[in-house]
Amino acid sequence: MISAFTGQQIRDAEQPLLDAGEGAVLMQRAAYGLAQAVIREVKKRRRLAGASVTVLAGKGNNGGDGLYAAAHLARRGMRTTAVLAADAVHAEALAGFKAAGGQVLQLGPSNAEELAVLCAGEDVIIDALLGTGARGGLREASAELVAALQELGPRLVVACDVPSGLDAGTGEVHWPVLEVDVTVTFGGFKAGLLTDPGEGCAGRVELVQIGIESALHHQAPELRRLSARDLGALLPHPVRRAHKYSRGVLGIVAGSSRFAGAAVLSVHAAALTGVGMVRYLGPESAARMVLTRTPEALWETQDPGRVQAWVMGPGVDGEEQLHRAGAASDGALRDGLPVVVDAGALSILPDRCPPHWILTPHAGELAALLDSLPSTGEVAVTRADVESRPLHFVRQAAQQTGATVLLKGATTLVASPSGIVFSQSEGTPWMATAGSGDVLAGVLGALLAQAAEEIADDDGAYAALGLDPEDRWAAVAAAAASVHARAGALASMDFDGGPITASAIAEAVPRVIGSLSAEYDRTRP
Ligand SMILES: NC(=O)C1=CN([C@@H]2O[C@H](COP(=O)(O)OP(=O)(O)OC[C@H]3O[C@@H](n4cnc5c(N)ncnc54)[C@H](O)[C@@H]3O)[C@@H](O)[C@H]2O)[C@@H](O)CC1
Ligand SMILES: Nc1ncnc2c1ncn2[C@@H]1O[C@H](COP(=O)(O)OP(=O)(O)O)[C@@H](O)[C@H]1O
Ligand SMILES: [K+]
Repeated sequence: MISAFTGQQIRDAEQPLLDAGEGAVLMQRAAYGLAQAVIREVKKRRRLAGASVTVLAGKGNNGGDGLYAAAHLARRGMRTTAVLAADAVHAEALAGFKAAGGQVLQLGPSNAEELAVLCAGEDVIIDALLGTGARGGLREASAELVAALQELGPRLVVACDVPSGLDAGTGEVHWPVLEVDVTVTFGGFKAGLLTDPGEGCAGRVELVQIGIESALHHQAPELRRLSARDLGALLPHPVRRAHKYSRGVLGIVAGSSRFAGAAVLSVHAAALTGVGMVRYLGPESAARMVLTRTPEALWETQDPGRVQAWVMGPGVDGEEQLHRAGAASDGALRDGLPVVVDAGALSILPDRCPPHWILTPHAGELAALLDSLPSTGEVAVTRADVESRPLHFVRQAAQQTGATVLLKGATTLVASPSGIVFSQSEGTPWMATAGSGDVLAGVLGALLAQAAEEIADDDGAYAALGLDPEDRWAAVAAAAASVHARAGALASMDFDGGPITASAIAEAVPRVIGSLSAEYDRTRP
């Protein structure tokens, strides 16, 4: 599992080493790691000797890292320039940079545009304006320079620790921000690099160890991300004595005469995620289509038999289906069953949900949900609010509803009511297509129906993540988001990175589960 931290947590972990006079050593390690990453990137594109690099250096230690890194690059034969964004920058680092033969330019009130043009012609830019010590975004000439440079389109940008203007703890972004190709981050992942909008500016993130990692183990991560290995351990491993009832039965209330496709997609996706059986509840017109695509499913016209989990909401519209969802929801509350509440069913939540209920809104639905809660306050939350502060709002929704909340997006966040948050981002923008969310609901429902025993097992794979039982539901939801995203990426790769349908995402799910499990079995000690 990848753990990510706030800027303050990273600084707290650094503090004992700074107190012991090790600050310069930490900075040298960071700078060396940054320089190595720049060298790797440049070499992918051209010969290193003679390539040009400009470091944009701010007044703090982030600028210091950038200047020391540029000094390394000068010694490797690159043509190096530093644009100083403050009158006083890190003095030793600047001296080191000059001694290595670097050229220095001063950013002032009147030369931002001119310097932007110069930077745009460089082979690589290092963004070392602001790091974890930033308060707010770039100001004045620095903001002007970055806005102009972004407009011109630099060839290659590498961020030092974080893209400047990004809040390291929350991922909230103060524009302008230079969109970077690679972020080289030090000591530990910053939470702001694993949640949008920050993740969308950060490019590929590389972690450089600087010697504070053991101190970080004592901190509770701000964000967690499941790795392929974690998924391999968490995903169901059917045993020889399994039968269809022991493998998990999932009830699905989805679709309507108007939105029958949502039922087809969620049922089919659930079946492809390896659940023992799917019981479908909905109108005959939708049921016919469901059974045509997935003859394995059962259409329940009366009270359904026992299930281990429910999905309710995809494509649900109108009195009749809302009534079925309401009845299923009452039964699930009574029996303590896990439930995926999606789309149409988000409007019929009980006053307080348990953590094993997983709400799956996109940003617009989350804004509407928060507005419907009595405790949210006077000012309406909009979709744009959620998009600019997803981490804040997903946590708020989980706390206020009591449910686990999965907020869909390019990066999907899952918050447990306790405050623990997972972030997964393995998909492709081609997944922003109608029906993609219905597939996710089916995948998640199927994993919930299969995970019940494993979640309760204190020696099981979920407990091994170090999570309290109430937070393990968030891990199942994160696993589902990751499987869904990986399936989308894999389906797109089948077409050389081309477009995909929601159906294609579902069809790729068995291959994702198969390869994750096989890789896990192959490398297990
Ligand atoms: N603490 C350490 O020993 C280490 C720190 N490291 C680097 O140091 C960085 C943190 O350094 P700092 O704490 O100096 O912080 P920054 O380098 O982020 O800079 C903060 C400085 O800029 C000013 N400032 C804050 N917000 C501003 C804004 N919006 N516009 C203009 N100026 C602003 C502050 O007054 C402060 O002087 C990390 O991101 C990392 O790159 C690494 O070298 C590893 C070791
Ligand atoms: N830009 C993107 N990159 C990757 N995945 C995305 C992107 N946009 C949306 N997704 C994913 O696609 C799915 C869309 O779900 P949703 O908005 O409910 O669509 P629908 O209601 O049409 O099914 C979610 O799982 C979401 O995480
Ligand atoms: K930076």
